[in-house]
Amino acid sequence: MSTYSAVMSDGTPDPGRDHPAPEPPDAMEAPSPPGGVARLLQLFLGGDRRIRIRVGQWLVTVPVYLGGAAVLAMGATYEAFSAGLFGAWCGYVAVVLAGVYAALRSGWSARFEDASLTAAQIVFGIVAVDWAYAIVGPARSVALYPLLMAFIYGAFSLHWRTIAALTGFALASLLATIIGLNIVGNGAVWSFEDPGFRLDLINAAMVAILLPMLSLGSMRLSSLRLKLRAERSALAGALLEVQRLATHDELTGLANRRDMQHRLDVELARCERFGHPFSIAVIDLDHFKRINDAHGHAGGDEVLRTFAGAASRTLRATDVLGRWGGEEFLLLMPGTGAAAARCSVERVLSKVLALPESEGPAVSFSAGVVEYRPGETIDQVVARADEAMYQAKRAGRGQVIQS
Ligand SMILES: Nc1nc2c(ncn2[C@@H]2O[C@H](COP(=O)(O)OP(=O)(O)OP(=O)(O)O)[C@@H](O)[C@H]2O)c(=O)[nH]1
Repeated sequence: MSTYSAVMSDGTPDPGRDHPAPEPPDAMEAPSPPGGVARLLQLFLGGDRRIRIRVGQWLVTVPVYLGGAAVLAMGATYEAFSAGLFGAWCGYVAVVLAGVYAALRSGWSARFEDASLTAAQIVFGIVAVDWAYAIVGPARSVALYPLLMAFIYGAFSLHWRTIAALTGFALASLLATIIGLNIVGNGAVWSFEDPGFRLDLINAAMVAILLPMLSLGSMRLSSLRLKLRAERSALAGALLEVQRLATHDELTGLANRRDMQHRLDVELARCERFGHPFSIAVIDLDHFKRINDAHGHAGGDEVLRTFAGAASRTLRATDVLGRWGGEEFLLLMPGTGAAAARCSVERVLSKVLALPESEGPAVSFSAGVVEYRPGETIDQVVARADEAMYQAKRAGRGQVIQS
């Protein structure tokens, strides 16, 4: 009887997750070579963590089948039914156990959403229960116990719809078994006087009441689990969004002032530690007020976005352009001396000046470029770049001044 199924960490695909969580370090994959028993265990369970979990869950069903076999063996010993029937049941269970093990251990089951084959194992288990019920004779009530266990464990991994379908299958197949049993084994007496028929009726009634109740509990647990998963995924998404908002400028998508401050601090520390040069540029769009006045605030916003896109495409991947405020931008150029930095900014200026009319209103900028001098604070470097940018404005705008 299949009584154990996947829990949330069973390695089945998690629809709530965009990216699978990193797998924890694995004791079985530790570098030290495993001993004899450990090697056998590894051979049996597999090296892959997910496969090991699935095979481990399958393993829990084995004692339940063995227990069922023991009860049936007792019945066969006391000749309640033939050894042939018992042998056939054992053969079915052996084939099911071996087949499921092979499917899990080989990784073949991973192609299914229910990679632990939980639902399939429960169906096989229901068939085993019905079969045992049909052959075990007067003690047949005992055969029904594992049925309840299957549905408890199913709750940990199955969708409530699957649990509902399995409940329907379990009830229908038990009813069919009881009807068949009374036709074949009892000559279709259908009399309350008959103790066998009474027992079947009681069993059918008990299962018909208990199983749906139990399944309702399982379904509730399952829907709670799905809700929890959806909430966890929404929370992770919200966290990502908060992180993005905290470091990015909404309008242009560039790094925001806070993120630029942080990057400047990091670059300064790196420069002091390794002695790499770095330069910055303060870039201010020219006569931006006029653009706003002529094209409206939305038109001005579009110009800011166009500038950000054109500049980002022109710069090196290691350069970081951020929005410093309003129509002012700050460019961080790690590992770049003043002369090369100035060339980069002039390249951006040429690109911006050459933007086609279709990209929006024409725009230029004035920029001040400086290289970090050891011992300076970030505020001091930015102030020097600011001063150079104002020089460029005073000199007629649309130019880059290196200081
Ligand atoms: N559309 C839009 N305009 C902005 C934004 N932030 C600041 N501005 C405008 O940018 C303009 C900046 O004007 P000023 O500081 O006078 O500078 P300017 O017109 O660019 O002139 P110079 O810098 O001297 O060349 C102001 O009109 C601001 O309202 C924004 O996010 N969107």
